[in-house]
Amino acid sequence: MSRNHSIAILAGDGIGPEVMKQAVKVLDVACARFGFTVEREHCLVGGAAIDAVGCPLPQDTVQVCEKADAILFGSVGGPKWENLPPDEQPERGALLPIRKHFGLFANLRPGVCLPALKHASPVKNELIPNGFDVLCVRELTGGIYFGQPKGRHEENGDIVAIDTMVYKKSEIERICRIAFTAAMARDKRLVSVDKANVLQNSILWRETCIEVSKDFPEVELSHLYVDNAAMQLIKQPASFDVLVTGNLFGDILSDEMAMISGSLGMLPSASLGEQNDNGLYFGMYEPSGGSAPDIAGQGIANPIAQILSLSMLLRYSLGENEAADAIEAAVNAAIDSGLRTGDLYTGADGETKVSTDEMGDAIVTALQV
Ligand SMILES: NC(=O)C1=CN([C@@H]2O[C@H](COP(=O)(O)OP(=O)(O)OC[C@H]3O[C@@H](n4cnc5c(N)ncnc54)[C@H](O)[C@@H]3O)[C@@H](O)[C@H]2O)C=CC1
Ligand SMILES: CC(C)CC(=O)C(=O)O
Ligand SMILES: [Mg+2]
Repeated sequence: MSRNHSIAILAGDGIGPEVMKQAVKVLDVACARFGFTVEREHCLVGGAAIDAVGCPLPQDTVQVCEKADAILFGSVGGPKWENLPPDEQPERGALLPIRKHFGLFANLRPGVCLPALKHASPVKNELIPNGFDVLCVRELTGGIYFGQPKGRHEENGDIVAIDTMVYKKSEIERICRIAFTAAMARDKRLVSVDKANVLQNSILWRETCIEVSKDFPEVELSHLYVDNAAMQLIKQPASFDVLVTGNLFGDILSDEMAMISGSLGMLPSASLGEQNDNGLYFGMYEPSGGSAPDIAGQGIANPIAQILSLSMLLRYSLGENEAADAIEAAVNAAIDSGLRTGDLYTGADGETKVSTDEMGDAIVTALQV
């Protein structure tokens, strides 16, 4: 298999370019150490693209992504663009269309609280005696974010807003298969999250998940309503192994999982399509959080979610597993040495508060060893 790869880099808005700079430094070192090449093309996306060329997803960007092996994405959006018509905003005009265009239906979000970060987690440490390690498998190209009709209109002097939640059985089945397969490689426990006491979508979701479970008899399947799941994640975080859920619920629960892990700045993600013949995927890799306008431009954002997203890209799209493992080890080493960006810093003994750049440099140094 060729070890000359190519990726599209879409840094986007807010902290996107700041944390992307760190991931690119890490990529340079990974290439040198493990003897492969990654051609990179930087493209406009989101608010940055609106400002430069007037639209959030320029055709040039799509074309570069189509030719690449994978997309490394930062984040898009921010107050500057939130009064544009919804379809022209960075999120609905770029991020969601990229996910749909490339058929990236499987969003993997590994929430892991590293042992050294246990006290940065807002949950009581006795609830995560052996840490927190949960994989959220979120359906990404269906559900209420994409269903039609969508919009607003006037009716009898009032204003009506409509979003439609639609799931086809085939869409539920394929994401459940991904989740069961992931569970087989882990602790073989899967919780499916829905709202089957209210929603037709969720009734179909639950039925389908049970059908798929017949092909994975070793996996212990259970079901939670989403409100209870949000509560149980806080009450007994260590009881979870893999979660599978729809687009909206996965969006919300994965932020909660990130916080249990210590910070939203720790949670990477892979958005994958179908597996190709060589066992790899075309995918887009991005932090689970957004553009964090409240801290953008200050050089204090945590770059780890972006760097771990790069590691997922190397593993799932390029097959560079050794480099992916080494990046994860380098992140752990930087955290073990006590370095903390502001979001993780608690003031405990042995912690040193560092900038985005300093955290990136520490991970680069650990990777060079
Ligand atoms: N994939 C994407 O591009 C996403 C974009 N967004 C967009 O981002 C913008 C801001 O959204 P918010 O709701 O504020 O969510 P957000 O995820 O950007 O920020 C939520 C909180 O987490 C913190 N945070 C996030 N990432 C961090 C990091 N790496 N290091 C340290 N702290 C971090 C932020 O400072 C903020 O306090 C909006 O325009 C939203 O639509 C939101 C989520 C995903
Ligand atoms: C525009 C949103 C759907 C992005 C988001 O919050 C996410 O994917 O987690
Ligand atoms: Mg989200």
